[in-house]
Amino acid sequence: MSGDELADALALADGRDGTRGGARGTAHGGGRSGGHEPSPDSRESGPQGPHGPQGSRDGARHRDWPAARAAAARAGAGRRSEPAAVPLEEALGHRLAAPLTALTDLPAFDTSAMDGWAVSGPGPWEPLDPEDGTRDAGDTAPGTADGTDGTAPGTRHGILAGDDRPAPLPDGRAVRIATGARIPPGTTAVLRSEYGEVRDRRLRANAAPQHGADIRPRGQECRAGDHLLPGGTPVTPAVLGLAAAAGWDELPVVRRPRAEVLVLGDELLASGLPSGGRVRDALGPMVGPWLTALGAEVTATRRLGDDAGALYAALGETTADLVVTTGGTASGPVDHVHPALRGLGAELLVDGVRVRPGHPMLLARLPSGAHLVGLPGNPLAAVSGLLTLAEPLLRAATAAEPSARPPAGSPAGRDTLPTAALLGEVQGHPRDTRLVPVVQDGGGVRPLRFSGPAMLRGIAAATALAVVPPGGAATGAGVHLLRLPWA
Ligand SMILES: Nc1nc2c(c(=O)[nH]1)N[C@H]1C(S)=C(S)[C@@H](COP(=O)(O)OP(=O)(O)OC[C@H]3O[C@@H](n4cnc5c(N)ncnc54)[C@H](O)[C@@H]3O)O[C@H]1N2
Ligand code: MOO
Repeated sequence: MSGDELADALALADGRDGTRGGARGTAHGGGRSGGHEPSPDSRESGPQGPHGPQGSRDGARHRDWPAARAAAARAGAGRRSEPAAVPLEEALGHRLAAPLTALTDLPAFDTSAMDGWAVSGPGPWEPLDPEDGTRDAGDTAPGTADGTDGTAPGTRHGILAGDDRPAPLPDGRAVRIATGARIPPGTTAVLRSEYGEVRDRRLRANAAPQHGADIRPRGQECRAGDHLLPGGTPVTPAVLGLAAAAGWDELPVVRRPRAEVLVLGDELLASGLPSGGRVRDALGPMVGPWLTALGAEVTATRRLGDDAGALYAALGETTADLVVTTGGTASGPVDHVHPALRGLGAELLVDGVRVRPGHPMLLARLPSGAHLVGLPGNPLAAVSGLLTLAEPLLRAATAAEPSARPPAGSPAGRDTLPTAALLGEVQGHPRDTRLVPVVQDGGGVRPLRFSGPAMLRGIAAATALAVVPPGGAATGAGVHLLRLPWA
């Protein structure tokens, strides 16, 4: 037994404890799921599976589901790129390699929250600008903006955002101030322009402002050194804005792995209605965006038909970190994935998984070092492969801290999956894990109809896939959930 196999056996033991406890099914007969009559398709992944209770000829080389996820996580951890500092404008979509700390207090200085007057002490107040109240606040008299007429600097327009170090405000005085401007020392409050009026060289408030009113104190949002976001956070537009406000020019990020999608199958149509025995390609439009949601940078989605040579060439030439194929994983006459991998001398890390749907899924390492996830062609089986193999691989590859890598020889990639109570019984497979589309409903999850391997109708309405252990799960049983990235 190799180190990896031993690790997987340990992970499997953990998975049994973690994913299967208390969820033994009491379902008998009928293949009922969520209280609905099963469709013929859902029986394919029902209690007998397509090969009956004895399992498939491939069963021996197939991995248990937790062990397959652990192997994928290890593969991803091995390809985590070193953190790199990139300019803000290039950081979008990557993950923070370290916690985002504030490089400054925010606000960096006491700031006016409103346009109005900075006032000192109780009113009425005498404006610093002798002409305040004799003209509109926004008036700018040409030639006087710099205060060269003898008025104190900053008094004609008041204090503007961007002005540095305004002079102290003496008790009983007021000065016009703009939103975002620095508060002069001695200020006790900001009086909004609509709350005050200057008459006879006196500023009067129609209601006395409370001490500190409309002043944003320095450090209100954060102090320099505060942790704003944890490492591993995806860099979104809002994160870019926060990072800029907090003083960052470059961000340390773990770059997204580059992924390429190869869609296999001569029967696939890129547009229009199914016709002449051909069907629409449902995976081309789905897999790339799904990988993006899982943290990959998808460089291309290519349809290769059932051309063995084109597949061989594409795998040999790829510059991606991760190649994801769809279809062609089984042993039909035009299922070219295994032969291409053999021909290239690729290493099969996972060759089939004891999971329904999707058991022919596979994970390999190409001679170039790229990983390949082979998704089965049945569309829900492909989703199962995405969440069983691609998700743990990408999560580990984009983890913020190397310490998050599963150490070799340990129960690697052990999941900490959320759990929820099933609001309907789900019949299990005798030996395989089932992944069943469910929708959150109050505190529980309701199994959805149309969950056959060839169907997307259930998953398109789902918020998660429930992990149903071998044997099934009764109503009320707690099951683990694989959340969908957008739910
Ligand atoms: N003798 C056996 N036959 C099959 C087994 C088996 O164990 N023994 N497993 C079945 C299961 S389960 C699955 S899943 C599929 C996996 O097969 P492939 O990965 O080789 O997929 P294909 O044969 O290429 O296609 C299967 C099915 O899916 C449709 N498909 C493929 N790609 C797409 C796409 N992009 N969009 C929409 N539909 C797609 C394809 O037309 C087929 O109907 O093998 C079973 N057979
Ligand atoms: O049932 Mo297959 O497992 O559709 O992948």
